[in-house]
Amino acid sequence: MIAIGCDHGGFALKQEVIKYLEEHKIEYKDFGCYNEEPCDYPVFAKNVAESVVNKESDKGILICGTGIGISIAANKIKGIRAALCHDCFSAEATRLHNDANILAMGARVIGSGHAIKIVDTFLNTDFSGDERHINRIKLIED
Ligand SMILES: O=C(CO)[C@H](O)[C@H](O)[C@H](O)COP(=O)(O)O
Repeated sequence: MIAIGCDHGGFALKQEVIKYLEEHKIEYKDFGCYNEEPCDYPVFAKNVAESVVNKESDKGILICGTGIGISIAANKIKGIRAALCHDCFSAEATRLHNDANILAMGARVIGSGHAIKIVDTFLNTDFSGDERHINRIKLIED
């Protein structure tokens, strides 16, 4: 299960990502927002992050204008490792090295074609499981 959320700045891109998830038969839960009326990204970051931490969802995707505010907010929730990625190299690296559990993106920064490739990379890359990375993640948690 993928938890997905956005603010008004990320709404249009969220709909594109949902299209990708549906085409790939990936189960998701849409935490909103549901239109382009101005709203507050921390609300959606919290709801998606809690769904991941509570293990209702395996991973999360958060989108705002830049991806910055929504990733800052998500990373306040213990157990969340939200990674702001605007390229596939980073999306792959953050899964391999950081076992990131939320992907954040900025809809005002990248186009939807590129964003979908980033989502695809993030969802299809497993954590490496290397001891050095496990140790570093534990240090973050501590
Ligand atoms: O948090 C952000 C900036 O880091 C996001 O990009 C928001 O989507 C943005 O701040 C929203 O801005 P707006 O002027 O209220 O549309």
